[in-house]
Amino acid sequence: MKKLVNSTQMKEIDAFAIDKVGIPSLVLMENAANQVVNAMEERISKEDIILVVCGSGNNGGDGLAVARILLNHGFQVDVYLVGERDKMTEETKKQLEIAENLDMVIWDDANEINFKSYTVLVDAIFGIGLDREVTGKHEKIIAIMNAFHGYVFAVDIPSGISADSGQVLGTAVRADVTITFGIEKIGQLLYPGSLHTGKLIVSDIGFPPVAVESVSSNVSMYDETDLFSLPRRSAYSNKGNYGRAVIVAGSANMSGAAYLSAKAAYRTGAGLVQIVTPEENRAILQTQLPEAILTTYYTDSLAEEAEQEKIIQAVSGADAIVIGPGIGTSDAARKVLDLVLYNAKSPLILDADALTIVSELYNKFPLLRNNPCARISELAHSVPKDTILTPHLKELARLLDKNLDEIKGNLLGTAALCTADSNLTLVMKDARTVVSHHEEQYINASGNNGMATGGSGDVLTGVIAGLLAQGMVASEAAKLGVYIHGLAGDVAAKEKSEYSLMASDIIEALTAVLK
Ligand SMILES: NC(=O)C1=CN([C@@H]2O[C@H](COP(=O)(O)OP(=O)(O)OC[C@H]3O[C@@H](n4cnc5c(N)ncnc54)[C@H](OP(=O)(O)O)[C@@H]3O)[C@@H](O)[C@H]2O)[C@@H](O)CC1
Ligand SMILES: Nc1ncnc2c1ncn2[C@@H]1O[C@H](COP(=O)(O)OP(=O)(O)O)[C@@H](O)[C@H]1O
Ligand SMILES: [K+]
Repeated sequence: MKKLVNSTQMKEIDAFAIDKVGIPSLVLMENAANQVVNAMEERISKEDIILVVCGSGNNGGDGLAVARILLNHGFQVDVYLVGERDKMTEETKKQLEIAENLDMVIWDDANEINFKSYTVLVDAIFGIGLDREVTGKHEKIIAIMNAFHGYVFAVDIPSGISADSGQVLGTAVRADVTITFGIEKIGQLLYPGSLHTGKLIVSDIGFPPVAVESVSSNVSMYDETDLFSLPRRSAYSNKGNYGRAVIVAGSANMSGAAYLSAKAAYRTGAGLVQIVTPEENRAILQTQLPEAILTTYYTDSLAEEAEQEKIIQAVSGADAIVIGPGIGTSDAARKVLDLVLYNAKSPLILDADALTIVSELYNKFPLLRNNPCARISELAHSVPKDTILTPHLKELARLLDKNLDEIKGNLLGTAALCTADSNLTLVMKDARTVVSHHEEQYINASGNNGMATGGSGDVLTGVIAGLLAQGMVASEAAKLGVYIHGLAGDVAAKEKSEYSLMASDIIEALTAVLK
C-alpha cells in the first residue's frame, strides 16, 4: 500500500526535510532538476530545441535548474519567465542569477517568442503551490503550450491541476510526461488530473524516510505487492472453509447480472455460491452455471410465508450477501430487498437496483430530500454492520440526492461525508474508483476504459463477495476487490483490446491475476 498526499502534506514533508533534517532547499531543488533531466534524456535527443516555461515559485526554480543542467549536457535550451521577477522565492532568484551568469536566453515577453522553433516544452509554471484559478498571462501561455505539437514535460505536476483533487483550476497544461518528487499527489491519480499528467514518474530527490513518515495521510493506493493480502488457502481445507456467497440478483427472464456476479464470486475463491432469483431464471442459470446452488421464488407469491422462508433461509446461511444486480425496481424486488435487509446478519453488498430502490424510498420523505447526511445515516441504520455500497456516480447522486457534478468535483469530500460517521464502506465506481471507510480513502489505479461495458459492475460485486465469503473484513475486501477487478480488466484488455472487452472476459482474466 502506498500513501498519496495532498499539497499541504507535501509542503509538510518539504518543510520537515529542510527545517528539521537540515537539507538545504537548493539541494532538493538540484536533485529534483537532475531527475527531470534524466527522464527527459531518455526521451529526447540533442537535435531537440527546448523551451522551459518558469513561474516565480519554486516550481519555476526547478525549471531554471533544469534549463541550466540541460545546457551543461549540450542541449539547445531557452527559458521563458512567465512569473514576475519581484515575486520570486529566494531559491528561484538564485537559479535565475545562475542562469543569467551563463548567458542563457531568457524571454520575459511571450509575444517575442517563436514557439514553432521549439520541439520540446518544459512546464515549470506552478507546482503544489497553485492555490487559485489560473488567469491572465498564465492562462495564455498554457493555451499556447496545449496547442504545441512536440513533447511536453511537466515538473512535479501539470500547471493548473489541483494536487488535492485533480480538478483543473481554470486551465491546465496537458503533459506527455510528469516527473513528480518523492511521492504521488492525489491530484495526479484522480481525473481529470490523471489525463493531464500523462506518464507519471515518481523520482527520489532525497527526502529522508523520516520526513515522509512525519506526515500522516489517509489516502492510499495499491500496487501488485498488495495481492499478498489475498485470503490464504490451506492444503488442509474444504469448501466450508471458503464461505458461502449468496447472490440475490436477477428478475424475471433477466439472468445475466446474477450469472456474472455468481461466477465472479466462484472465480475469486468462494467455497459455495448460491443464487437467489425468480423461478423464471432457473433453467438458464442451471445450464450456464451448474456449480451454483439455486434458490428460486415466485414473484407473485412473495406475500406467502413459505415463499419468504426460502429467501430468509438462504440469507441466514450466508457468509456474504449481495443484493441488487438486475433485480429491477418492481414491487417484488422491493419485497425481496426488505426481506434481505431484515434478515441479513453477515456482511452485505448493496448494489445497483437495490440502491435505486432505497433512493426512491427516501425521496418520499421531505426530511430526507436534499439531505445527504440524513439519508446516509438512515441507510446505515437499516443495514448490517459490515455493509458495502457499490454505486457508480449516478447511483450515488441519486442515493445522496446530490448534484452529479458536485460529486465529481469533490470525490474525496463526498466519500468522507458518507463514511466518516458510519460503519459503511463506500465503493464509488468510476474510471478511478474511490473506496472509503471511516476516514480512510483508497484510490484505485488499475483498470481501463474497456471496462466501461455492460455487466462489469456485476463482476466487481461478485469479486468483492468472493473475498468477503473467505472472511476478509468488509473495507479490505472492497479495496482488494476493486484492485483485482481492475487488474483482471487490464489482462483482458491486453488479450481482447479495450474495444472488444466484455464483462465475462474480466471474469476469465481473474484466473491470471490470482495465480
Ligand atoms: N524547497 C521545497 O519546498 C521544494 C520545492 N520544490 C518545487 O517547488 C514547488 C512548490 O513551490 P512553491 O511552494 O514555491 O509554489 P509553486 O508551485 O512554484 O507556485 C507558487 C507560485 O505561484 C503563484 N501562484 C499560485 N497560484 C497562482 C495562480 N493561479 N495564478 C498566478 N500565480 C499563482 C504564487 O504567487 P502568489 O500566490 O504569491 O501570487 C507563487 O509565486 C514544488 O511543486 C516543486 O516543484 C522542489 O524543488 C523540491 C524542494
Ligand atoms: N474508464 C475506466 N477505467 C477503469 N475502470 C472503469 C472504467 N470505466 C468503467 N470502469 C469500471 O467498470 C465498472 C462499471 O460498473 P457499472 O457502472 O456498475 O457498470 P454495469 O452497471 O454495466 O455493470 C466499475 O467497476 C468501474 O470502475
Ligand atoms: K508544473
